[in-house]
Amino acid sequence: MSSKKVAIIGSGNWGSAIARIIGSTTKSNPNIFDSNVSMWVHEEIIDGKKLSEIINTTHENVKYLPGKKLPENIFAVTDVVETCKDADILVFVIPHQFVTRVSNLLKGKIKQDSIAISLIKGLSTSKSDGIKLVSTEIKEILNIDVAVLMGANLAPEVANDNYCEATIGIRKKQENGAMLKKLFHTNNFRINVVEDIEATELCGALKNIVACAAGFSDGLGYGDNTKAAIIRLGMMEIIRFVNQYYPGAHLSTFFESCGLADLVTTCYGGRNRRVCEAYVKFMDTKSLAEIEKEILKGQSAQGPLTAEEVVELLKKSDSQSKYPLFVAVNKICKKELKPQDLINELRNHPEHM
Ligand SMILES: NC(=O)C1=CN([C@@H]2O[C@H](COP(=O)(O)OP(=O)(O)OC[C@H]3O[C@@H](n4cnc5c(N)ncnc54)[C@H](O)[C@@H]3O)[C@@H](O)[C@H]2O)C=CC1
Ligand SMILES: O=C(CO)COP(=O)(O)O
Repeated sequence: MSSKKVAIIGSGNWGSAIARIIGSTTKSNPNIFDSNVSMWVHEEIIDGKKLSEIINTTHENVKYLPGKKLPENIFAVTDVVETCKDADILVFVIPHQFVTRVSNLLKGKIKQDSIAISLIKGLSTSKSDGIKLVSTEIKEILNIDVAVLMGANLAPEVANDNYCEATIGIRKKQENGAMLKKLFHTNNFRINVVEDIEATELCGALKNIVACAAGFSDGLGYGDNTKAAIIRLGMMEIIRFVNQYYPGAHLSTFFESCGLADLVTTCYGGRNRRVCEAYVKFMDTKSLAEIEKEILKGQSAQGPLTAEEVVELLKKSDSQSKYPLFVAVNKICKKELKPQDLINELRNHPEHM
């Protein structure tokens, strides 16, 4: 059997950190993987030079993961079809707002028996089809099997090789679970595979909304008890959402790295938290988008957009009252509610009734 070729679609903060892992695992498993890995770079010019060329010569993504070397078997490619055309495993790791466009570029241009794994935390939304899981969107456009990888994985810490865990959600473990585990599992990046794809993915998507609430709370100086309450209520809304829209999830999935662990790490160390903390302080003079641009310098905070998408879905089934935290985050991001009113919205939470 020939070794599997891997393509990484994305080269942002997480894309670059995961490329360090994939570069290493493909090299150390030559019987399973081809060690030449292409990585799609959305081209941009940095100090007069093409980012793709900088990556291929210095082996560093100077914009999105500065100071960390990428393995030399990772090759930056600027054409997404070229990146993926021979690949057996497609690793999707782009901000969720680009997934539909990029998947459509690949339609009919990839190997028919390839598989994908999505590391994207967010939901897919289109005017015609409404809101979907990102994995469903990729599957429907490309007609291939899609697994997900989610977890408590702040990219800079993963790039430092600090010990952490992640969860692979897959339809049936026996299909590609072992191979996908081999692609990501290292001494310091420990993978657990669960047959609960929707809950795994939704934990990753929805925790970004909760992190925004944690950021508002931090910006207001409310301290750790309040943040713990936000984390708990957020967790309960995540579980409620999964049970309402994708019934059949295993309760244990919420205690995997993709669940409680990711919620904790994002509410303390994530970009959504940081952007929303700053928003409380500067919202009178700057928009959320301006603050995101200033703080993240081209990286993306997915929570505000995900809150908007989720609330659209809640409205369709008249379910807003069951999700006060998700709804309040959306309203605060749209300046329909003051951050100071967040706690008022949580005081009569269904969890307290
Ligand atoms: N950064 C982190 O710590 C983690 C991020 N994630 C998730 O991984 C996904 C990707 O995040 P990051 O790699 O951190 O990206 P990022 O937040 O660093 O975003 C920048 C990336 O978006 C690309 N981009 C900008 N405009 C684009 C366009 N028009 N079309 C396509 N791409 C464009 C940029 O080239 C760059 O690669 C997100 O869903 C995020 O939630 C998951 C775990 C950890
Ligand atoms: O998903 C993440 C950590 O697991 C990263 O969260 P942020 O996008 O808020 O930084």
